[in-house]
Amino acid sequence: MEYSRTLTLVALVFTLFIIRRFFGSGFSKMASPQTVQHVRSLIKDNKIFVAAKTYCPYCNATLKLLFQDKKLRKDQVLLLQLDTMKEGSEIQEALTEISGQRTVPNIYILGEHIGGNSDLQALEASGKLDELLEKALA
Ligand SMILES: N[C@@H](CCC(=O)N[C@@H](CS)C(=O)NCC(=O)O)C(=O)O
Repeated sequence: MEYSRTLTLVALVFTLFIIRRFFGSGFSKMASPQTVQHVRSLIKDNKIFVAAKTYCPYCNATLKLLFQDKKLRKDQVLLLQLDTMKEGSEIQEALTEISGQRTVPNIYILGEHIGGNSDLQALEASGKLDELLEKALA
């Protein structure tokens, strides 16, 4: 009797662990259609769009490339620091729905999804970033 009660308890704790491990923080609520539409408009209406988080090293590498190396001005880029915004996580959900990419930075140039920092750096290494930025800022 004692044994089976212990076994039930262990099974319960294990089940809770599995639920938490696989669904706990991974559960993401869908963004509302209005937010998805709003984010689509931001991407369309801004030649360079970057969603980032202030503590993210990949984001900081992207911002360094754009603002320091490429000398873009702040007003030439729509930069959303999602962790400083009340609606930041919903915007991140919307971006995931739109681009299939959950991580930040999430970069668009002229409405085209570039990807994350590694994709932007690869574009720079291939010599194609300057051309794209020139087109965007023309
Ligand atoms: N390979 C990606 C790595 C990006 C990445 O891992 N970003 C982290 C933050 S530093 C992230 O988005 N984590 C999930 C989250 O913050 O929701 C890139 O080059 O952009």
